[in-house]
Amino acid sequence: MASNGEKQSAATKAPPAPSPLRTSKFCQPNMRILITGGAGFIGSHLVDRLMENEKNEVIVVDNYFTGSKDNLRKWISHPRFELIRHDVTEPLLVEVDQIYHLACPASPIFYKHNPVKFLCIRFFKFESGNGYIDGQIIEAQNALPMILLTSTSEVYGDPLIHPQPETYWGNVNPIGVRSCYDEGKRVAETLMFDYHRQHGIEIRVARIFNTYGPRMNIDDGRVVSNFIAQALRDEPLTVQAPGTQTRSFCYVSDMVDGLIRLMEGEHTGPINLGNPGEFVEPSTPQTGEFTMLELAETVKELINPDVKIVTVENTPDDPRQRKPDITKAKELLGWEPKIKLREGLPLMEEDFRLRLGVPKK
Ligand SMILES: NC(=O)c1ccc[n+]([C@@H]2O[C@H](COP(=O)([O-])OP(=O)(O)OC[C@H]3O[C@@H](n4cnc5c(N)ncnc54)[C@H](O)[C@@H]3O)[C@@H](O)[C@H]2O)c1
Ligand SMILES: O=C(O)[C@H]1O[C@H](OP(=O)(O)OP(=O)(O)OC[C@H]2O[C@@H](n3ccc(=O)[nH]c3=O)[C@H](O)[C@@H]2O)[C@H](O)[C@@H](O)[C@@H]1O
Repeated sequence: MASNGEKQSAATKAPPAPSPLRTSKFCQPNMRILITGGAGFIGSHLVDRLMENEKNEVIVVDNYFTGSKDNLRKWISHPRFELIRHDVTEPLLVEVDQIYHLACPASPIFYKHNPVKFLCIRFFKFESGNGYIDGQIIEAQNALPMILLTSTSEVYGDPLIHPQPETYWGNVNPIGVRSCYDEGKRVAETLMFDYHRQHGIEIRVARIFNTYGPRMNIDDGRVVSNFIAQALRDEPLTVQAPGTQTRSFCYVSDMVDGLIRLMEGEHTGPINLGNPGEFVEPSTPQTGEFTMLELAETVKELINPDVKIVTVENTPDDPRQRKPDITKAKELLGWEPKIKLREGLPLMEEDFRLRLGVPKK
């Protein structure tokens, strides 16, 4: 086991020097992209999209706490792809051009499991990254990697402004059971902007609103995966009380498109990425913001009309309403989601049926 001294020196050691071939006259260097948490739900879809570009080399770092190698099966042993089992709370020296930082347990049932460690993941990662982007390495390298943080709509807490624009500072309980997630991401945002101001690091901050799609963990605990798995297993859909709380759901391919546009664009953010449903014609009753009861009814109608809906106890500090204001993403990134909930749910159903071994009747 490495001693504290060894860990310290690993954290402050320079990453390997770039190969001289990268700057040679005849070499067209690839973009080398690191994705932390790339074996997870959003991360693995991001890998798929980035690997489509033959100029990209993708490195994934993941400790498989909630992610799985299975999500990256098709890329293992591809010459432009590398997978490293590693916990991001420990230092890692790599030479890359861009970092998408997704590593972090995202579902409440997982982050409430070990809140102290998980609070640390969200901000100590930057401290361990300190040796990587600070001090002599700034001197040593011309181009520092650009870092994109996947923050969250949870920074708005239980919002008192609706829908939520990026200018809203939020309403977060600092000592509650969700605080390790909400406050951790808020501190992570603070550190990103302090690194930017103090060290000139190029940063991007995405505030992601509830995203769903294939490859979510079947027993993830989040609402869309819970309802689809329950509907397929003929188990009652568990609506947590009161059921009138709202969320806006974004399909994962739209989210990945937004993340890449943010990274490639010129704006640090924070920028909301989510699906307020504004593309829906005014005559359609669907708005893009759903109560959990409405979501349960939609899943029941589309997947299993015989399934029961039950109300169960909720956990403290559950936000009562949430819907993104995406004016900034539209104007600055030319981004808006395309997939409606009723189109996305069947795509996720198909994936869950395959994984649960429940064929369509
Ligand atoms: N899905 C959403 O609705 C949503 C909303 C807002 C923000 N986000 C953020 O997006 C990111 C990805 O979320 P997701 O839904 O894909 O979750 P996920 O749980 O599927 O993915 C997280 C990945 O990070 C890995 N990981 C966790 N701790 C790690 C550690 N210490 N070292 C290395 N790897 C570690 C996990 O194994 C997993 O592969 C997270 O940062 C999450 O907070 C997600
Ligand atoms: O989008 C976000 O910013 C955040 O969204 C989620 O947090 P949350 O909105 O609480 O997501 P869920 O756990 O899916 O819960 C959504 C709603 O569904 C309800 N729910 C959940 C599970 C369930 O079985 N039934 C049910 O009614 C919850 O009470 C809550 O009101 C994710 O857990 C975070 O990773 C993410 O950062």
